[in-house]
Amino acid sequence: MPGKLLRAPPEWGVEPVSEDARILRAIDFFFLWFSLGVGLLVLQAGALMIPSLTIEQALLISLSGSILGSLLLALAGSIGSKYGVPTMVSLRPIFGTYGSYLATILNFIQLVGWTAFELKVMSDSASLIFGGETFRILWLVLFSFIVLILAIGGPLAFVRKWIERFAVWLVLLSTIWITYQAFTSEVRSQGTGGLPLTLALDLVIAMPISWMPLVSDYNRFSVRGRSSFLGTLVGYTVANTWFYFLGAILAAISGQQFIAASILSLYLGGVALIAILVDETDNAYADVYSSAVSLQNIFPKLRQWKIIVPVISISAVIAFFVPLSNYEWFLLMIGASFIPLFGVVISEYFLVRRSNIELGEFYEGAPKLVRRSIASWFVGLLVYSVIAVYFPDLGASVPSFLSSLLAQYALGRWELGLDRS
Ligand SMILES: O=c1cc[nH]c(=O)[nH]1
Repeated sequence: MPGKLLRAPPEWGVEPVSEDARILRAIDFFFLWFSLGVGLLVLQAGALMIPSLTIEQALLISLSGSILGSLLLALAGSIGSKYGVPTMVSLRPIFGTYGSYLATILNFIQLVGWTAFELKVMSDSASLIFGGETFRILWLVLFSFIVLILAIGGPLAFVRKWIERFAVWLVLLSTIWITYQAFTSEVRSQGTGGLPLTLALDLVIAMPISWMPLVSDYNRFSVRGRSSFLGTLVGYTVANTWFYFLGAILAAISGQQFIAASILSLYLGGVALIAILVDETDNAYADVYSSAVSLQNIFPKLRQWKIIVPVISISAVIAFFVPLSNYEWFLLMIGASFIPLFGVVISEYFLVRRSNIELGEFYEGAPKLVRRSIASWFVGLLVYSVIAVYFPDLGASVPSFLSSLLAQYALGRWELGLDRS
């Protein structure tokens, strides 16, 4: 139709991304994952380490948890980059189609949760700057609308037009300003104890792990199989370390629980906070977009906007009613579900199958259900739960990851051995 003003962007669903859309290079992934790694919710998570840890302990944990978690994130993303498939589809050869549906449902729930927390932290922070409690609902509606526009634009426009041209530079400038002030202020908290280092590590690792079920939804647009790995690893490690540590320092100098209030107490803090809020929208975008891509793993014909609109609406309602104090619990639940899941993925893909999967195994050749993978996932879940309940001081992330990885390796080798005999 001539004169059609609004043209819908192309929609990439469950099929492999075509060659002409595989345009993102390592530097694009650096910007993308740096931008997704920064945010108010990351600062807020960093603040949870204070007052229990000292600043030196907070730095050590932020750095080690970020390196470890980002390495797993980049590894998981390299599967999507190689085959051009989104994350939930990348699970089909490993868990079977029905197994991947189970992961999809869990991921969908976490993404509605993330969208709600993102909308909440943005509207609460904005109402601190302008309008107070009475304006909170207006801010909530405005941010929901901005996220809707971004989500309808699709992932390529989002990376190339929104992040690289605009959002990341704003947030970089404001974060340098906040960091300068934080480092030149007096730290009041000296570490009261009460949070074991291993548990703090769980809190840091949970953040990159929470992106693992989304990673290939973006990394499938990679020019080459390997170009996403380095950009993702470096971009996310830098951002996650910086923001967890900065969140801890801000809490230690201000003594405030809500991170936006800490930023506002700094000189020109309001301006810096506005810049961070602009960049925060990209996290909510990613949550909403991936909720649609994930659900298409089960309902491939469902148009993305039909998922995006209800997800934003439901999340906005949750954001209005649910307090931010549920955030720590939410982070630990994500760790419990997805750390063992990706222990299985890494083990099966890199160790058992040695990166050797045919493209058809993601589609018509996919098994229905791979029982050994579900069993290994369950082993890791059990280990996480037992440690979290009975031995919390041990920290559950690393033991849970290793137990599902080893279980999958042992069961996989055993089955391959049986196949050969
Ligand atoms: O918004 C966010 C933040 C961290 N991880 C997510 O998956 N989404």
